Amino acid sequence: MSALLSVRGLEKRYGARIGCTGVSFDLHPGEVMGIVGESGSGKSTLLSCLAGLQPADAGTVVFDGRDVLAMTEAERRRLGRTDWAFVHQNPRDGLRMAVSAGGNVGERLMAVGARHYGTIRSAAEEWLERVEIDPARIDERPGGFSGGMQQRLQIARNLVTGPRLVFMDEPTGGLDVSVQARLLDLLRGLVRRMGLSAVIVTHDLAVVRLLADRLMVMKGGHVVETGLTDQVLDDPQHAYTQLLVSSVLQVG
Ligand SMILES: Nc1ncnc2c1ncn2[C@@H]1O[C@H](COP(=O)(O)OP(=O)(O)OP(=O)(O)O)[C@@H](O)[C@H]1O
Repeated sequence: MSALLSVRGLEKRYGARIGCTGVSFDLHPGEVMGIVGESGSGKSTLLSCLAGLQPADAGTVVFDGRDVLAMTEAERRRLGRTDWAFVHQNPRDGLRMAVSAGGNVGERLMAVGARHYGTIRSAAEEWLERVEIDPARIDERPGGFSGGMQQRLQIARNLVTGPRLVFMDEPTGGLDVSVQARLLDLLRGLVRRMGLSAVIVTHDLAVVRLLADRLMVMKGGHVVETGLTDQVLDDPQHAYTQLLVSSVLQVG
């Protein structure tokens, strides 16, 4: 099976400082890749370069045979509205706060060609239910929702079109522990049922344990260890991963 996303020698520098360097991996359809590491290890830099949100300095990112880094801004934006989805840590970065909950979900459907109002509204209702938001609140704006609800709405907005690749940046970050657990459970159900392909950045090993098939451990912008999630977490080879797993390091 050919890779959905193929990354080779990706590098991003901020002046003399390394954001990330020498990152190479293949992501296959239906696979979830977790990226973990302490604060400043380069996780967010890597994710934003992969998703074309900021330009890389070297390397290649190929999605479904297309060179992402060579695309025009318009082509990349189109990809972002259709085949790709991006779940931000802060739901406010991924939602349109002035638009109703139903509008937030429906808008993505319209971007891929849906035109019939009734169909769009019923798809939005169905997705609100799937992410455990009362569909009766479809006409409310997300500003009145709790943090957990906003995050679930952001997930609905991103998944409604059945994207081929989902990027997630700390999807459970910034939420209360009990809310995190529920969201994680919901995400796991969606990932499994939809057979999603995803790249998930997190400092929380519980998130990757539940969601990721494979894991990449980053330190100082470099990938120090990679492998199947259970293998890496149960039998870490690199000293840094051993520290992460034993929770000696405060990650964030
Ligand atoms: N816009 C920027 N300008 C300059 N340096 C940056 C910028 N963004 C990130 N860096 C630097 O690049 C390195 C990697 O940072 P990055 O934010 O990618 O790490 P991270 O693992 O995502 O951390 P966190 O979990 O805190 O978000 C750090 O040394 C950071 O200081």
